[in-house]
Amino acid sequence: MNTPAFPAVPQRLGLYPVVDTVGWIERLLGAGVRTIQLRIKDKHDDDVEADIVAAIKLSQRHEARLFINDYWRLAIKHRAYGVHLGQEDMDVANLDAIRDAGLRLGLSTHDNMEMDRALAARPSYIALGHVFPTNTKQMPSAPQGLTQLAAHIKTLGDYPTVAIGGISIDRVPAVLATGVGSVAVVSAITHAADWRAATAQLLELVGAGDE
Ligand SMILES: Cc1ncc(COP(=O)(O)OP(=O)(O)O)c(N)n1
Ligand SMILES: Cc1nc(C(=O)O)sc1CCOP(=O)(O)O
Ligand SMILES: [Mg+2]
Repeated sequence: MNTPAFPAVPQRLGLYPVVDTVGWIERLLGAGVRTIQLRIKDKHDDDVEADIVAAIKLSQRHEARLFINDYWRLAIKHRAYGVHLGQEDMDVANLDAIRDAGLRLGLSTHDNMEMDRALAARPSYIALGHVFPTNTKQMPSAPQGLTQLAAHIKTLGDYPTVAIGGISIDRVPAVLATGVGSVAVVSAITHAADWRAATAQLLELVGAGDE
């Protein structure tokens, strides 16, 4: 039997900040961000549940698309917009349960093999990383660079795509020129001297995503 597809997301998810606190979620939704991820690493479900509930409530109030990284059971339990998972997570997460609950799914990829594996699961979007060197996360692979990113975007056609990894404001125009539908950033916002100005500039360049 064919694998059923996950629910669709807009083809262009726009600016996509990836943040680790409810405070950042609140600030960025207030600043006009409409696609966002809560990425809290390596905690027990019990220790993150309250934050996940609070983040989901904020996203609903702002009519925003909130993806929960890693904690797929809590995302289902509290009806988040979506879940973001990595390749290793795919081995342990119950993808059928995520799909049956109506949640969208984003999957990380870093090369052709991971892309094929991700596409077989028919996720809502494919994330492609890391485009440039990043200090935010230790990466086992080399950065894929703009040429490889552009080739992947071409292969994926109309599939919703997200670029991530080392994307600073000055690199955004070149990233967008590949045709990618969304730009995910951590440090370009959270380490900016003026996060409001950085977010406004990024929203101007990337947009908040399609409705
Ligand atoms: C939009 C987006 N793309 C990639 C990632 C990385 O996810 P993952 O491979 O699960 O690694 P961790 O973020 O869990 O360290 C992401 N979070 N978001
Ligand atoms: C969380 C994450 N995942 C990546 C991937 O390639 O899968 S790169 C990354 C960190 C992105 O942070 P920054 O915007 O500060 O470089
Ligand atoms: Mg993960």
